[in-house]
Amino acid sequence: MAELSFNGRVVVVTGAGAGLGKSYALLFASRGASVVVNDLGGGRSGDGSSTKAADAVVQEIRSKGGKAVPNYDSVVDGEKIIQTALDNFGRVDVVINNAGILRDRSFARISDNDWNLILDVHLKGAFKVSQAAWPYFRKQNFGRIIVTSSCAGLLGNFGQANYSAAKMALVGLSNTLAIEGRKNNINCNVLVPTAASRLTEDILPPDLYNELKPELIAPVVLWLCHESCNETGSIIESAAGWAAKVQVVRGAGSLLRKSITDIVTPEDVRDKWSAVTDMTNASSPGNIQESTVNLMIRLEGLKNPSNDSKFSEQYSDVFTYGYKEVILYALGIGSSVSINSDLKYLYESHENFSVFPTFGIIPAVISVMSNSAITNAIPNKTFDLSQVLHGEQYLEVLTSLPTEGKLKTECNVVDVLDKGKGAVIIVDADTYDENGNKVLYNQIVTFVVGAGNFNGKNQSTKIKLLANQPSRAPDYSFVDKTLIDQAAIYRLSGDLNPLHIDPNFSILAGHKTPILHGLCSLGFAVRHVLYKYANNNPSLFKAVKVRFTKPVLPGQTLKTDMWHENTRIHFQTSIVETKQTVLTGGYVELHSVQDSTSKLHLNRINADELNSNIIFDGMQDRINADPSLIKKINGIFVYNITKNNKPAATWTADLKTGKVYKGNPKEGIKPDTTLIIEDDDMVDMALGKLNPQVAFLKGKLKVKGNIMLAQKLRSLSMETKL
Ligand SMILES: CCCCCCC[C@@H](O)CC(=O)SCCNC(=O)CCNC(=O)[C@H](O)C(C)(C)COP(=O)(O)OP(=O)(O)OC[C@H]1O[C@@H](n2cnc3c(N)ncnc32)[C@H](O)[C@@H]1OP(=O)(O)O
Repeated sequence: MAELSFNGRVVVVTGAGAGLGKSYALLFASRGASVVVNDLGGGRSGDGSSTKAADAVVQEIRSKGGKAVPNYDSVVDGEKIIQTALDNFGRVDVVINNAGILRDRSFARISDNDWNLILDVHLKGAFKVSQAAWPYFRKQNFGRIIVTSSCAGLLGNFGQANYSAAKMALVGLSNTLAIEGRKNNINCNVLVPTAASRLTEDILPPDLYNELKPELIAPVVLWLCHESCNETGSIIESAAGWAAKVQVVRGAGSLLRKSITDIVTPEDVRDKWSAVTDMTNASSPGNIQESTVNLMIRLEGLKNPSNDSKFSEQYSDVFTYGYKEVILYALGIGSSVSINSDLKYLYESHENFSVFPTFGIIPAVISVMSNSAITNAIPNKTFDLSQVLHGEQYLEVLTSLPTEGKLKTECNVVDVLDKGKGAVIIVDADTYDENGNKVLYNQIVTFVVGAGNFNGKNQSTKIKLLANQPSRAPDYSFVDKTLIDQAAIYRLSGDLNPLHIDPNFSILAGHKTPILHGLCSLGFAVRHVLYKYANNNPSLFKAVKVRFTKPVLPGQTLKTDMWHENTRIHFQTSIVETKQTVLTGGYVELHSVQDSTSKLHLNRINADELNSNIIFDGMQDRINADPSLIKKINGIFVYNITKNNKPAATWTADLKTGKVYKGNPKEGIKPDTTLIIEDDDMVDMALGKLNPQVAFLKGKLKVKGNIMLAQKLRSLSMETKL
């Protein structure tokens, strides 16, 4: 690999007359940088001044053929130091805030002067020099800043209250500069060196002091300042040829009250103290947003005690359900009374009241979310709900579920995969009924964003495989619009993750708006498959597998493409509005296929929708419809089509029977003129691929595509049949 070069770069090193600063200056110069060697030349307490120290270093650099100029200003006059760089070299690329002095006193004896001087040199000095360079960094879209902290700041040290305060303040300064500089390629890091220098010569034991050569730390600084290093906002500790990243960590903590309406008493704090201070699952919030997410998760848990986000105790392995849970779930996945055959999932007194088969995922998910083995599954990493995305799902229904019952689920992490940008956790969940019979098998695959790179394996033999879809065009497609409130309904079935409802939380988790539950989209797709290939009969369902490839937003329209291969129906689902594929590699395994090709269902039509969304243009036969002519008469939609501005025909959709006729109900419907809509054409028209057109075939009125319906399919659910 090429040597790290600083040719053409201009580096300002403060306090470069001796010790670490000198070491940095020499190494930068040896790698081609032009160096401003700043040193006030004072004593280690900040008294006096001299040009000697800086001059000597400049001399040494020049004698080796390097480029350097001295500067003798105090760091609190930062602009003068930067001006020296500009005057001599025309630019500035790197600022190393290294200058420092000591005024060690026990806390009781620190004078105002001791305090101010230390804060001035360390903190204000770093502020002034860095701020003077900042506009140049921004303009050239490059800059590197190092601030120098100390273990005395991170950990405290007797007799150094002023110095410790300044050193820790520098960490805060660096953290924020890293954030503000990010968009201009300005990196800022904290160095925590332990080196032999005049600040440490009488503090460190002699044996150790001799090993702590500044030259062993300077390479760390050079790397952090190189254009190829992306590290920013970090604290790097280095000494004696060793370096490590240091982080501020936070324990998992504990709620101090049970609900949002409770107050917190000192006794509550006392009683929870061991949990508050338990650092077993400590993690480092990467930024203030992550930290806030954690708080919001806690708050969410308080608002609804059944929703403690860290998948807490409130979730349970035992799942008791009745008709309300069954119906709520069906509503959550878009079952509708507008589809006659869906009524059995929605009405507890229906003669065939049934559980929609994918309801069988719910006990497993609730159990998995409560299982700490899963939240602790990734070695040395903890994560929170904002990182968790549902990745894949497999469900096998071994015995159809009754409409009420009590189920017990056992779940196990069977593999954890390292995918670099994320970790994949594979969990098997077996669900048993009250007699101990296994009724469901689920495999839940979770993608944990940002939790990879733990040197784990990349593939698993235990994961249920996705299917390869046939390469031919789909045999059938079903278009279905989700409600804007879809996630709000679905979550009530048990997955109360705020990602799906809370706009602030979703932004913090990296999404512009709340996203739909993967399992909700899965429910939609399985519904589509059952309508077409199982006559909507839940007992024909055996298993489903799918991958969630992209998030879906509530309100988007889903199109499920299906391929029939024996008892396996392959499917893939995309978003009509964006054309993005969201469910891939999917299949539903059926006990047997019942291809239902005899009915036309129109769902969720209403007059307002019809009136507001119809746009006709570019049609072959210049057939136009006037939306204002759409009327609802006796529960039946009637719409007129005009040709060349003259009434051409009246079409009628009877939502009860799902039939569409030519004719006005007032004048009497003529059933012999049934409108026929070809499945494929309908879908194509819904997607805007095909211009609506009317065709008369084989002597009887057969309409290939209906203008109104085609246009409306953008926002309607429908099942089309010959
Ligand atoms: C304990 C909790 C229990 C579970 C409960 C879940 C709680 C719910 O509230 C959460 C939800 O419902 S979230 C909503 C549904 N899910 C989604 O919207 C996720 C959509 N998928 C994505 O965005 C991307 O696939 C994404 C971001 C996941 C990955 O995309 P990329 O980063 O672009 O990854 P890519 O480069 O394509 O692939 C990298 C490697 O990862 C594998 N992979 C990709 N997508 C995966 C997925 N969905 N599931 C599993 N593995 C996946 C790839 O195969 C690849 O691996 P390899 O390099 O070995 O080929």
